[in-house]
Amino acid sequence: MTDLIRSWVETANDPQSPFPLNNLPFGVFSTGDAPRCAVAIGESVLDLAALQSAGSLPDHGFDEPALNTFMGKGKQAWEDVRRTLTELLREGNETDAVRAALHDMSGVTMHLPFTVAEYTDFYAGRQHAFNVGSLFRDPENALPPNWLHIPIGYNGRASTVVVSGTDFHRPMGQMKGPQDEMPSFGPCKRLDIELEMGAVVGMPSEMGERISVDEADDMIFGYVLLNDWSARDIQAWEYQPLGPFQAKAFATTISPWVVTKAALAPFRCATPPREKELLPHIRDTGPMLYDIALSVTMAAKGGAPTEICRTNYNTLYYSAAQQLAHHASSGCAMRTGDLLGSGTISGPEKGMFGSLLEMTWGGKDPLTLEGGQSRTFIEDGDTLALHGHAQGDGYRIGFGPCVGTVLPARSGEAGRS
Ligand SMILES: O=C(O)/C=C/C(=O)CC(=O)CC(=O)O
Ligand SMILES: [Ca+2]
Ligand SMILES: [Mg+2]
Repeated sequence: MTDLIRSWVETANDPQSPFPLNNLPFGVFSTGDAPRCAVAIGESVLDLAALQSAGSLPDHGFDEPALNTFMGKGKQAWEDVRRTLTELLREGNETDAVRAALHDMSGVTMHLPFTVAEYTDFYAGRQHAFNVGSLFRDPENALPPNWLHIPIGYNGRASTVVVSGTDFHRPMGQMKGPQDEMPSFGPCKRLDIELEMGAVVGMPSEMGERISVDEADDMIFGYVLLNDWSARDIQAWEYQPLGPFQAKAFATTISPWVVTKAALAPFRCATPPREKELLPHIRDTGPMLYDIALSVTMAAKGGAPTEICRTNYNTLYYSAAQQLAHHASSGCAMRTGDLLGSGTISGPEKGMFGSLLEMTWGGKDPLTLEGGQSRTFIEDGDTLALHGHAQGDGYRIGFGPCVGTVLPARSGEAGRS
């Protein structure tokens, strides 16, 4: 395990800081002016557009309002920039020019860090797949027969991926309960979260080109926290036979900082033993999951947050590299800025489940929040937050917040005016 790399930015040396020099996650920020690229360091953001125009960094489009140009440059460019920034910020190397490019994090606005090309959501949590199969279908055959052979996924919507802190209205939709004669259209009543990690594709692949698991791993630029907000009543009615559609198309929240694969390298770990041997195109070639502690908090309007889940990214059955290799296996082109949701990360025990559907077992077993309010699903005004970090020896690699507050449904007549 590597040690803390000390920085002249003092707040980066605090063992509790999510953003020590070992991390250097990339994001997009503004201070009332044009959004541009940055890295987080301690309690500051470092303006990479300023360093680029001063000639301290090559032109990788850091003056643009998205990381896509830099992400598309590939592994060598990512490594070179990381090495340069590490030296510029290392203890003893302070300069006026770099100090002038620092902004206090509390005073900046964070934006979506990259333009999301396409969004695919997988289903790699064995316990989640088992739980949802039990609740939605048949407890006797909860795990679908294909599940141990391929990373199952569906194509989601890039258009409604938002950065942490973006509030949204409760979705409207069509639903039909088992006792109802006819479906009805109205505000979702079973609004839920899904605790996931998102893998961000940096290097693209061509249509018709197949990629190995190792090549797929090299294409991944980094990881974010991801909340795949889900409308369970809409989902239960619409999802067969083609999968989730409107139930997951209204909002997907990601954390503002993309944590690079390089920062996470000391925390790599293996997928669990294979229950069925995988076919060669997605077979494991090395440790490609990560030991990342994850938790979820829920707060009623004006109330204190209550921790409702604690789990780890290392409980997944498939890595993002396996999912990406599988995604391209038919000849599907992958693009810079593609976002791959891991699937809901539910650990093997209660208290480790990554959705309210599972925590409350279909709404039968309510949770009690700080202050005494009880919840099955999300109510208007509730704030849900995902948290994640990898714990090193005397430092941690954090992701920043992944938060959203649910506003009341816009339940009037449809129409733009
Ligand atoms: O089993 C189902 O019918 C659906 C489960 C999900 O909610 C799909 C999903 O978003 C995948 C995941 O996050 O693991
Ligand atoms: Ca999901
Ligand atoms: Mg340019």
